[in-house]
Amino acid sequence: MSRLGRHGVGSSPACQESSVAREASSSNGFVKDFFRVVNNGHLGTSQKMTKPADSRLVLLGNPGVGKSALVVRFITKRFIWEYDPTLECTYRHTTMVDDENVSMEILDTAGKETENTAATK
Ligand SMILES: Nc1nc2c(ncn2[C@@H]2O[C@H](COP(=O)(O)OP(=O)(O)OP(=O)(O)O)[C@@H](O)[C@H]2O)c(=O)[nH]1
Repeated sequence: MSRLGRHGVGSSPACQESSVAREASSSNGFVKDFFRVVNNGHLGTSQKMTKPADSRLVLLGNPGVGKSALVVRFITKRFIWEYDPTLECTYRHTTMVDDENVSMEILDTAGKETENTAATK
């Protein structure tokens, strides 16, 4: 399977690699692959120049409950069948709400991290 075809997404929505994910991405091919997929190979500094998002959403939950599948489905209208644990990924997306363009930033957190944090409380 080609790298860009991993989730059947060829272009748009922007996905920005978070600093945590950037540090971790060398050990997680999925994160790297997904950034390439959603940025259509144009991961770069231009992402840093975009204005702040109107809304910020954070997905929290145990590992494997479907956080990534939900956000990818929302953004791309496609469903991810395979399971590859997420480290952390920030997606940028713009959609129409009441005839207005609304930009959002969606942080898909690592389920393992949530589980570990909850376990220490
Ligand atoms: N049948 C079914 N499978 C789902 C659904 N949502 C997600 N899955 C599957 O469950 C698995 C885990 O989904 P992910 O979205 O990667 O889960 P996650 O919560 O992001 O997991 P972490 O990255 O470990 O935090 C994948 O194989 C998905 O295809 C659903 O609504 N129905």
